[in-house]
Amino acid sequence: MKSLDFDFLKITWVNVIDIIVVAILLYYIYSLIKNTLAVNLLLGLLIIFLFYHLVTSLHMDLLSTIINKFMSVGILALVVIFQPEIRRFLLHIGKNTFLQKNKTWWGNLFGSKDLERDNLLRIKPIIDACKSMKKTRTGALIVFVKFYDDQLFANSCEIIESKISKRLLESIFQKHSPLHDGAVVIAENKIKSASCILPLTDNEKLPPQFGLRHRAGIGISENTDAVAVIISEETGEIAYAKQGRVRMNVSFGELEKLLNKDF
Ligand SMILES: Nc1ncnc2c1ncn2[C@@H]1O[C@H](COP(=O)(O)OP(=O)(O)OP(=O)(O)O)[C@@H](O)[C@H]1O
Repeated sequence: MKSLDFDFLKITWVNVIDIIVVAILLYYIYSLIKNTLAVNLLLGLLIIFLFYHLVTSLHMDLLSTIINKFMSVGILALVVIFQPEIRRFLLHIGKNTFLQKNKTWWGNLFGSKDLERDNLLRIKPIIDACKSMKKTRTGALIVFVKFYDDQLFANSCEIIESKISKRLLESIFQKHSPLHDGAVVIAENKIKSASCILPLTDNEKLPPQFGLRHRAGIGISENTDAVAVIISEETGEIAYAKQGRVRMNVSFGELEKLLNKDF
C-alpha cells in the first residue's frame, strides 16, 4: 500500500482512516454525553486514571495496588454507570441515524451557521407558546430530552409523536384539555408525549412555594439528562431546571439561549 514517508514517522492510508474513524467515534460519543451528567462521571474517571499513572510512576506500590484493583472492576462499573448512554448509542446505530437524523456533529465539525439558524427556528414555536401561556397564566411543564427513552416515560404518558407547534402546545396545556395535567416531553425534534407523570425531587432546600409542577420539573432533571421549562399557573413566571438546579424568572431571551444550548 502506498504510504506517506516522513523522517520520523510513516503513515499509511489505513492509519489515516483509522484515526478519522476514531475521531468521528469520539466526537459522536462526546455529542451524546455533552451537557449530561455522564460528562462529570467521565471526568472523575479520567482524574482517577491520571492519578493512577502518577502514583505508579512514583512507585507508591500500596496506593497503586488499591487503585489497580479498583480499576479492574472499572469496566463493569462503566457499563453499569453508562448503561443509558450505551443503550442510546446502540439504538442510534441501529436506527441508522448516524448521518441522516443527527446532523449536529456534522454541522459542529464544519461550523455551519445554517445549523444555528435551524435550531432557532426549531425553538421558536416553543418560545412563542411559552409567551402566550405566560400571558394567560396557563401552567405548563415541558421536558426536553435528547433521546426519548420509552422505558422512562412508559407508565403514564399519552403518545403524541407530532411536529412541534405553538398551537399544539397551547392546546395541550389549556385548562380544559384532558392532557393538561403532567408534562409534555419533547425529543428528537418532536412532541413525543403529553400528560407524563414525572418523579418528584425530594430536595428539602427548595422554597416552600414550589409545588408539584416545579418539583416534577426539577425531579426529572436530577437523574436524567433532561431539562425542564416550568410555567407557573399562579404567577406566569418561567423557571428552567437542569441537573437538579432551578433558575427562576427566566426571560424569553435567556430561554432561547438556554434551549439553543441544551436542546
Ligand atoms: N409528578 C408529576 N409529574 C408531572 N406533572 C405533575 C406532577 N405532579 C403534579 N404535576 C402537575 O402540576 C400541577 C400542580 O401544580 P402545583 O400547583 O402543585 O405546582 P406549582 O409548582 O405550585 O406550580 P404553579 O405555580 O403552577 O401552581 C398538576 O396539575 C399537574 O399538572
